[in-house]
Order: sequence, then C-alpha cells, then structure tokens
Amino acid sequence: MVKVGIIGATGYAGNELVRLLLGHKDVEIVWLGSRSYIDQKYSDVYRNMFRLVDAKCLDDNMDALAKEVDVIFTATPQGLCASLVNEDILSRTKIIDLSADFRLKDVKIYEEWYKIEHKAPQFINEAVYGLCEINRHKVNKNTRIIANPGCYTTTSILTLYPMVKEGIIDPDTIIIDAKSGTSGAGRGAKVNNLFCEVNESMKAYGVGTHRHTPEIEEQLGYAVNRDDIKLIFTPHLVPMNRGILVTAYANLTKEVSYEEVKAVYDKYYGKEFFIRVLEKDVCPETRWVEGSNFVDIGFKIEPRTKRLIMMGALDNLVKGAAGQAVQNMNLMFGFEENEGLKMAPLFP
Ligand SMILES: NC(=O)C1=CN([C@@H]2O[C@H](COP(=O)(O)OP(=O)(O)OC[C@H]3O[C@@H](n4cnc5c(N)ncnc54)[C@H](OP(=O)(O)O)[C@@H]3O)[C@@H](O)[C@H]2O)C=CC1
Ligand SMILES: CC(=O)N[C@@H](CCC(=O)OP(=O)(O)O)C(=O)O
Repeated sequence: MVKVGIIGATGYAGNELVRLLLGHKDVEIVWLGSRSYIDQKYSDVYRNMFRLVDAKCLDDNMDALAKEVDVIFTATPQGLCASLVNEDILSRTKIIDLSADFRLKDVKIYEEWYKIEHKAPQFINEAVYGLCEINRHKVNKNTRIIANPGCYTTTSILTLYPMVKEGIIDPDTIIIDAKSGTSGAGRGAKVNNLFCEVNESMKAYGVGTHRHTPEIEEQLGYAVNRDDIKLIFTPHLVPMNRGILVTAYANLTKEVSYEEVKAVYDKYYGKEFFIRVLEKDVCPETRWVEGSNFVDIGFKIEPRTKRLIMMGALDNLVKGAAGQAVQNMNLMFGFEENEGLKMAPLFP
C-alpha cells in the first residue's frame, strides 16, 4: 500500500482528497495535516467522515511527514508548499501540490501575480505541470514534484488546447468567460462568501487581474511554441456549491465545418477516459459532471462573426483539484490512471 499524507486535509480540496483516497484500493491515508484542528478528530471537522475517518488531525510538519509517507499532497494556500519543501524532503517522498506554487515557470511572473516571494524557486523547473491529458508522458515513477493545475485553468486549457495546437483559432483573440461555485473559494470564513453575499447573485471578480491568466497563457503558449500569448480571462462567482463552466471565444483562422472541428477534438480526446466531447448542439452543464473526474466539452461555430465558441464544464473539487491530484498520483506510482476515479457524476 502507498502511504499518503495530506497537508491541508481540513480544507475543501483536502476533504475531497480524503473522500477519493478512501475509495482507492492501493493507498492508506496516514497523516491528516491541519493548522487549526490539531488533535481533533477528523470526523468532528467533517461529519461526512463519521466512522470512516475518526483519526486525529496532525500538524503540517513536512519534515516529519516525509519520513512516514510515500507521497504528500499539499492542499494549502499559495506559498505554503514552497516554504516547506527542501531537497531532503524530496529525496524521501513525492509531493503533489494543489496550490499554484510550482505551476508558473517564470518566478518573476509568479511573484508579480501572486504578490508573494517564492521560497523554493530551485524546484520550479523540476516540477511537472500535471495536466495529465496533455503532459501524461512527463509523469512517471521518477517524478518527485507535481504542480497540480487548478479548476479554472484545467477547464480553460483542456477546452482550448486542441483548437490552438491545430491552428483552428487565433490564440491572440481568446476571451474566456468562466464561472465557479463557491467551494472554489475554500472553507475559510470570508464575508464575500457568506450566504447572503452569494445567494441569488452573480458577479465578475479579478477582472483583468486574475492570477490564472498568465498560467493559461503559458500553457496554451506551449501548444504553439510562443511565450507572448495574451488573452482575457474573467471569472465569475455563482451561487452553487461546486462546478466550473467556461465559455471561450476566439476568431477562426479559416472556414471550418462542424465535422472538421469535431475531428480535431476527437484526435486529442477521443480515447481519453475523463474527457467527454459532447454531441452536436449539446452544451456542457456543471450538473452532469458533479462529483466526478469528467470534463465535458462542447463547441459551436458562429459563422456570422467567424468565431468559435468553446465550452467546458468540470467539478472544481474533483478534476479541478483532488481528482486530478489522484490521477497524477496514479501515474507516479504506476497504477491504472483512473483507479479510484471511475465514479459516475452525481445527480440530482
Ligand atoms: N477549492 C477549490 O475548488 C480548489 C482549490 N485549489 C487549491 O487548493 C488549495 C486549498 O484550497 P481549499 O481547500 O479551497 O482551501 P481551504 O481554505 O478550504 O483550506 C485550506 C487548508 O490549508 C490549511 N492551512 C491554511 N493555512 C495554513 C498554514 N499557514 N499552515 C498549514 N496549513 C494551513 C487549512 O488548515 P486549517 O483548516 O486547519 O486551518 C486548510 O486545511 C489552494 O492552494 C487552492 O488554490 C485548487 C483547485 C480547486
Ligand atoms: C471561486 C474562487 O474564489 N475561486 C478561486 C480559485 C480557486 C482555486 O482553486 O485556485 P487555484 O486553481 O489557483 O488553486 C479564486 O478565484 O481565487
């Protein structure tokens, strides 16, 4: 059995990791790390885990944890993983970081958009950007550190990547309109996330400044060997628990038919277990992917404006966080990539 430790087990992404790992036949959770609930029963923090996970929460001592486990998941705020990791730790255990600490390859861009100093830039190049459907070939038993992509970026990149790579759209014209459920903001108490602030309302935020913008630009840039793509990314907060919906717009580079676009998506995703390219005129909906590791993708050619409209939906806590992290763990340990992740979406 692979021994697993989770730092940040008491957050929403951490709790989702616990849920998924309980259903994984090859792992054992041995460390539930927390900052605020040390020595409290995990099932007192999350009653859904009553009689399933009654162990007590431990601290976030990565040094001690690295001696006990084969892999550490860090589901913690930006900057924490980078402030704890060192060579000694990486020589003993693997790290899958759900935060953004190792996602951007240029430390200056990280510091500019995240407004914090990067405490471990020496590991940025080594870290693999764990978007499995695109970077699967880079994740194996020798991989020591995974930069696990987040919810908005996973949806946006997977929805756009084949179209950019195959030159169907002009990458300099991309506009991404994204919506997220409130669990995307985490469990920590914040006025903006109170029921009365969120219920019966919708809003854009981080307009023109959201930190996921450079990450999407960088990853789509790899598709066309460029480092100067600039796009618009506007996130919105919507009154639902889970789910990300992306609607992306871009200019077509030539006249294309539905069949041609579909053939490109099928070329990239036809054999992917977790990506479902929907039938003609069917639009992705968050309710059809909830609780699962699936990403649903749809598109429509808009001949009047010569644009392509691309849509993607996933569950932010599963494929957008914990599910993708488990998918990466499976690749790192040579398990079936979908082990522990085959569940159908939950509905209603
Ligand atoms: N929520 C989502 O949909 C997604 C989240 N992510 C990323 O996952 C990470 C966790 O997010 P999320 O679960 O939403 O956040 P939460 O606020 O729900 O949880 C944060 C976790 O980090 C712990 N923590 C906070 N500060 C510290 C600290 N200084 N030292 C040690 N532990 C600390 C908290 O411990 P305690 O509870 O004990 O205080 C808690 O377990 C973030 O980097 C986020 O960007 C990525 C994709 C999607
Ligand atoms: C609704 C909401 O507040 N969402 C968060 C993103 C959540 C997230 O998971 O961020 P990472 O992908 O970087 O890990 C935000 O916009 O900051």
